Amino acid sequence: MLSRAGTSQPRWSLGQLFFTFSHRFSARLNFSSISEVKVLNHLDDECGDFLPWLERKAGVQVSSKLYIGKVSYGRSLFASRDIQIGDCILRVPYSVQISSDNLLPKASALLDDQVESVTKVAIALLVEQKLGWESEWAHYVSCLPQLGEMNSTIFWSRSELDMICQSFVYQETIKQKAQLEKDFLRIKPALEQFPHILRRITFKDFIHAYALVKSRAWGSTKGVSLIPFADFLNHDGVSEAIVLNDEDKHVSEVIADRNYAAHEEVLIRYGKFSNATLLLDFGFTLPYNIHDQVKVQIDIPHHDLLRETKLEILKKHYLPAIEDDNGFKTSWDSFIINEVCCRKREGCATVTSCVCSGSMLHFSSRFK
Ligand SMILES: C[S@@+](CC[C@H](N)C(=O)[O-])C[C@H]1O[C@@H](n2cnc3c(N)ncnc32)[C@H](O)[C@@H]1O
Repeated sequence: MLSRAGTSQPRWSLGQLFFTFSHRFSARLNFSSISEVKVLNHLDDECGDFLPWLERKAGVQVSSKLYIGKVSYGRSLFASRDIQIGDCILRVPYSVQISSDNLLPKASALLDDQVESVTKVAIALLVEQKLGWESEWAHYVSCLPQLGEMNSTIFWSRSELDMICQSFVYQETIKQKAQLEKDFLRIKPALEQFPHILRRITFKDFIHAYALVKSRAWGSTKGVSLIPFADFLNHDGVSEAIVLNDEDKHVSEVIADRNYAAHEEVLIRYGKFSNATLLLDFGFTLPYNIHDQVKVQIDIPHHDLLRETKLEILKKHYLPAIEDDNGFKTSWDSFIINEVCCRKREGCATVTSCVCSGSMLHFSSRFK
């Protein structure tokens, strides 16, 4: 999920993977370098009436500065004219956002407390998808990526996943899939109460809706919300622009963090996400990701004669668990390396610095 949106008022409101890959795999894996992205840039005909529709629904102007276009990785927002740093480029009222409040009250009552917010919004979206053109959200739903266009790792085939089986992303993907299967069984009885809308709902339908929400909803005080139009913005890890929530005015907005010339692609930062998180939740990675990090799990085999001593040292040096933007948690047998990679614009130097705590270095030297 995208980070919790920031507040426009002073109140709160939202590894690099090293593996080889086949030709097919490289097509599936969306390696993205903002400077190398192919901007198709033409107006997106299929979504041409999307903004006027949203503004009619909201009863206010949402943006006079952006239009929907296409890049090699789907839809994107472009400057319709010159934008100055500090300009508000879009403002989406809460009334045209989709949250768990949009769930049919009868369906909501049937879902227990264990059903997480993302799943509830996914069900609300599923209902709208199944209603087709009868849905009041049809203009929005029809512009969302289809199942075959989703690249988050839960959609990878067995053989594709095998290629990353040594990684944290692999473990998380397997965990996420198992959890989704459980969630689907948990919510199915509630869905079956609405056979006229949700007939023949499959697990694939469910994970499609779930992945859409996970890759394009922001956290807020009331859980998570899909923010139509803002969710066509793509990610740049170094951008300072984020989605802000104004809880008094009940709007989400984005302020430009730099000047843009007309027809330039406008990017924001979803969060300070590592490549592992980007791949897991969004289906792409960045080649030079300043927020990249790797979780290293220390596996001490049972036959290791020094097992007890090593366990003792690990526990002694264990740092309190902290959860970051990536949801990475340390535990006594793991640590996180933040890797900062950047390529100088002039010349071709690559600066890589690994930052890890003294105790972690101590571990690695002891375990050599
Ligand atoms: C919030 S949506 C952005 C709009 C999306 N491109 C579309 O076509 O609707 C997030 C998705 O956009 C794509 N995306 C966003 N930023 C990207 C980037 N820098 N490189 C590659 N894909 C990106 C990924 O597929 C991601 O899951």
